[in-house]
Amino acid sequence: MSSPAPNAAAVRWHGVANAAALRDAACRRILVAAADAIQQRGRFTIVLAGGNTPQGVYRMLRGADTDWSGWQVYFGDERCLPAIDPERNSRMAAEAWLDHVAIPKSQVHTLPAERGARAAAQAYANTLRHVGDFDLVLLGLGEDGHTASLFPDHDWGADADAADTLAVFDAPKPPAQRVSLSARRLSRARAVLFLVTGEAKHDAVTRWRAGADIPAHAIQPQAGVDVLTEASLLATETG
Ligand SMILES: O=C1O[C@H](COP(=O)(O)O)[C@@H](O)[C@H](O)[C@H]1O
Repeated sequence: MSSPAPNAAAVRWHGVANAAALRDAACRRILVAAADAIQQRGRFTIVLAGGNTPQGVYRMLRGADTDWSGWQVYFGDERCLPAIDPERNSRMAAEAWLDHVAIPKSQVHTLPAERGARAAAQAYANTLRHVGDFDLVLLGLGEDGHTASLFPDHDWGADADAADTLAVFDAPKPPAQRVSLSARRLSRARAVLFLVTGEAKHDAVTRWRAGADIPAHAIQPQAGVDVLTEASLLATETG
């Protein structure tokens, strides 16, 4: 856990009409970030969210007009399951998107969670050693406020000296064993975009907006974070 930073990064909330509008808006932002990064630095480093929410966005990206050879893809978290398990975040992203576009396989940096949380966390820390700030980090929001595999009442790695990766052994959402980039490493990004859909996330959104110390709140990049969500989740109850 962490205490709220004294100069907490800005959170910009963007309400859209529905999940389809969210997919369109997310794709647009991702492709603009890619074009800018490739133009300015010759490559685009993106960190992917797992879970259900980003699947539609990933499917839509299959048809994108972009220079795939410039993309370097990383994962924000992974579940410790066999590499081909359908519950793996890397499997979902491959099936929805990555297997269908021309990103060289050597530029898709999966998190080797099949080796177990501790070994995978160590291996991925090595992978990230020479990677600077990410261009774009995509994140989701769980019903309990978790993001990546940073869960309430766990260590989120938000301190200045936190490691880049965390081995998680007792996640409340299965599977219990996972690997996550730390909040500090996820915050080393030029842009962070949260994708949040579904009524079940209403409570988590409300708590985050009220300043609750949930894991999502620990993501504090200098430029602040953008949250794309259905406008209905931003409605506050009255009466
Ligand atoms: O377990 C996970 O959950 C979060 C949220 O997933 P969603 O299905 O509610 O969108 C996800 O961001 C994370 O990558 C994943 O491992």
